[in-house]
Amino acid sequence: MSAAGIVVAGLRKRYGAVLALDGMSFSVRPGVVTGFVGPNGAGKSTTMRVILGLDAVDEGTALINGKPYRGLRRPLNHVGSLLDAAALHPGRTGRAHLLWLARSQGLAARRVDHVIELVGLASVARRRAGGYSLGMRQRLGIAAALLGDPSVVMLDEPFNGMDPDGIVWMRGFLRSLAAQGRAVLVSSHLMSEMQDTAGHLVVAGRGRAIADAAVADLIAAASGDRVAVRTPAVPHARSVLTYAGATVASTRENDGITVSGLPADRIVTLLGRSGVPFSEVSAHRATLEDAYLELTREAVEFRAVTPTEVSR
Ligand SMILES: Nc1ncnc2c1ncn2[C@@H]1O[C@H](COP(=O)(O)OP(=O)(O)OP(=O)(O)O)[C@@H](O)[C@H]1O
Repeated sequence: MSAAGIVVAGLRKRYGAVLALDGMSFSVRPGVVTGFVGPNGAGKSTTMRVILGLDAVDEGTALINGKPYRGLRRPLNHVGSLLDAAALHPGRTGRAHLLWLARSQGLAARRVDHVIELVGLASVARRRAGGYSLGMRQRLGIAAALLGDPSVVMLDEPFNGMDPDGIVWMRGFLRSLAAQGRAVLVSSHLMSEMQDTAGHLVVAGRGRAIADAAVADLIAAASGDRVAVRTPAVPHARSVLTYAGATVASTRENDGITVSGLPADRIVTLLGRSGVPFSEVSAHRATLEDAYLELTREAVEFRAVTPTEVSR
């Protein structure tokens, strides 16, 4: 396997009584946005801090481009990260903040204006960062992460505080970073953003990766093979489809059935060929949120009791 990107293997970390990481393992490949999701307390931020060498682990390894963070020569040319967008000097302008970072980290100052352009902050770069909105701080944090032109980018909750225009920009921006061949790890609680942005998803739960798969595969698995059919001739449709090997279930509507075992296009062909009228044949498509809720049902640290549980 190629060493490029991030590889974490068997991370274990205990804070007193809390086992924050319990065998966390996954890899983040170049060229793909990998979403890092999971309930509160699942261990996402701890994992990111461990990858950056900010936290020590009890067991396991975290490698960036094949080396632990501390073993990287010029680490900021390998990995750029944004863990906390609030961490900046409020009295400095955005540009001065980046210049200060570049100088103190030994990075080329000529990159500063380039990254300001990249994140769309040119018009406000000479304003004090203390007056920036959270969305602008996120952009400034991402500019800082890109100063060293790293091949690995790691962002904790970058959609936080972004307005709708900012969210659209962020989705495209993350995808473009991956398209340039970078390995991109992005944590988020927003499944709709992950569905549109990430190609791959690592789902954390109770300190380990409980799923590690392509977003398309997770959605396909949660969608099942159910197809909804609406027809005024339910008995006829039922016999045609059952004969072809499908399993047919009734729905609450008189003119509806749910079919499994046959793809939607085959159902359309079979019904058409047999002269069965129908007004709708649609494959059920789950959202990433459906898939996520199913996967994490057992791993949620704090869960509200439902009204039926209260009344018991
Ligand atoms: N410095 C610390 N001291 C004590 N416990 C900690 C510390 N950092 C994290 N933890 C605990 O470790 C567990 C994992 O926390 P972590 O912040 O990594 O989760 P997370 O997945 O990032 O959560 P969130 O989605 O809320 O950001 C939690 O139970 C948390 O309370």
